[in-house]
Amino acid sequence: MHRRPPGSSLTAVRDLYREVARGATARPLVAASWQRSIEHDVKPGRLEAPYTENLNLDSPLTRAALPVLNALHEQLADDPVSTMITDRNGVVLTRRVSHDGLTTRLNSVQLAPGHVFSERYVGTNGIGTALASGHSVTIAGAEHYAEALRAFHCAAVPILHPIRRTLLGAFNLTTTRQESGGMLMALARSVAGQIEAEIAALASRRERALFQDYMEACSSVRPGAVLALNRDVVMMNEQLSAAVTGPDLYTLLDCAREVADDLRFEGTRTLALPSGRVAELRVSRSRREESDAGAVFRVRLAGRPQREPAPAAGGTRPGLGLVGTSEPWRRSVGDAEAALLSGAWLHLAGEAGVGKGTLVKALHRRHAAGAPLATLEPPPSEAPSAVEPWLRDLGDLLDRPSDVIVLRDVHLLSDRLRRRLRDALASRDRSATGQLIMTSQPSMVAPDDPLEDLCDVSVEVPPLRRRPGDIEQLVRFFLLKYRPSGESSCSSEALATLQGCPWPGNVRQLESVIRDLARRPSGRIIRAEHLPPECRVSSHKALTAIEALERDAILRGLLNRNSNVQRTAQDLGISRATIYRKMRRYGIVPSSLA
Ligand SMILES: Nc1ncnc2c1ncn2[C@@H]1O[C@H](COP(=O)(O)OP(=O)(O)OP(=O)(O)O)[C@@H](O)[C@H]1O
Repeated sequence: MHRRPPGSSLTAVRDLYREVARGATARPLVAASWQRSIEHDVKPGRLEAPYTENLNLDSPLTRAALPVLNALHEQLADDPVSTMITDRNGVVLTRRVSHDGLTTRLNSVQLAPGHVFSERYVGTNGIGTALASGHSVTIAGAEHYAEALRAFHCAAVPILHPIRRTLLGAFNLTTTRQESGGMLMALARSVAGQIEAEIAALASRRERALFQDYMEACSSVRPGAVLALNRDVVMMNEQLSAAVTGPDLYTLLDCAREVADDLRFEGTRTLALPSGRVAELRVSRSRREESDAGAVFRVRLAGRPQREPAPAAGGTRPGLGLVGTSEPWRRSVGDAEAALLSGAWLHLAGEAGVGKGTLVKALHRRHAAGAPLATLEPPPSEAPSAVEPWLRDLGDLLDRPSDVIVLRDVHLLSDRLRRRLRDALASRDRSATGQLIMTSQPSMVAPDDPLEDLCDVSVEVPPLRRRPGDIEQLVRFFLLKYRPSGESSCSSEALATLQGCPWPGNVRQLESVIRDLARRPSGRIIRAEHLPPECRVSSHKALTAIEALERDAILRGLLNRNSNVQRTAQDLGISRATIYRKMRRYGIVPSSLA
């Protein structure tokens, strides 16, 4: 983990940390959180919770939580207690408080919707520490890392998906009362439990609705091949499972998932399958009680399977379905392909959104489609209760020699867990073990990383800014994908702007920009002035998701205020010095926005 050299203010914080850690009532969870806050270089004397406007209030978490919060709010009446829901990144999604004094105090410390209260920005606090540790926590008064928060007492409980057990966010109670620690936590746990139960009830209603629509489609007069899915469930009838198998099935499922996620898509999607056949998917949405339960597809197949194309000598093979012909991209595809074919263990490094997952799926489809491909995310926390089952799951997956296992985002594992993993994997008999592919973000894994030695081959997937030559093809590909009628194109000026962008979110970010542009109500040609603010920055620094949100909030603010920095800073509730610092950091030049 990145550590800063000690400075005078840091020394003061360390002293304070020692006090907190050694105090008679100091708790290990709080001490560990202070340690992380120091490592994140959070300044205790300056509270800066970044702000974002784009809150997702239409998620299963918020749909389940809002009625529970509203009912609780009525009961709490004028008590100086505030209730909040955050997403998994610590962004406050919604807050309930009716006590005027408390409202003012919470606003003065930015504990309000849109602000990010992760430990990374704010240091030890109920929300951030619950999310980082995966445990319910109370953070009382001086246990807060930021001085401005030390008048508050918080109890926060992580909220997990009831089936997948992945982290969705947190429920947090904040008060200025001194005495309420145990009671506060009991209440927080009970409310979080109600929210999780409501999420489970919503999921089961959703699954029942999807099943009903699927059965209706299957029992219609001429049913044919039918598929129904949402993020948790896939159902298909016999006609489909007999007619589509192997790579064709994986491609069909990928496309169906994408369509199911695109809530606005209605109608028919035509898809070329790897075998050379064409599938036509007629989509109907499954909706109940105003919410989306998934999608049902009637599938029609046309054409005959063709023979596989012969492998090309070196470089990328045609027919992988990957867009891009630039030299760095082709080299990484070729190297990864050679590694997969030789059965080597592969470390695939690349910034977020460069296409690591897409590349693995394409290669697997082409070369190992008969073998299952399993993907394992890092454990939700490093507590033994999360790590032990995770290691067991990995062991079980590796026990199947014909499988390909993708261990995603190994940079998120602590040094300790990385060493444990290395020891566990190094002792395995490779001939009786599945093929392992690890992915990571390059700047976050040192060359002497313990896991690096385990892999036989290491391939870096280049960031999009290092292959601007691929942008034109990707734009065309995404325009066709999101406007299949093919009536959109990009002016040369807009294309040049896109080619000059830093693309910190890489192909994923380009795809999302083109998707939004393709959905514009009118206009065949995309011109430079149609491009969103994020395409008008010149910094080549890779940003985290939260930083990107912050950057976009600043860009939008500047656009609204005709590039007036002072007024934008006021709108965002940050100082002039802070906005200038952030603009420098994000490469924002206000004159380019005018
Ligand atoms: N060469 C490509 N051709 C077509 N689409 C691509 C290509 N590369 C990436 N994409 C698209 O970009 C998005 C991001 O790609 P992907 O999820 O594979 O990135 P990643 O490197 O695995 O990211 P992360 O590590 O953040 O999960 C996907 O929607 C994918 O479809």
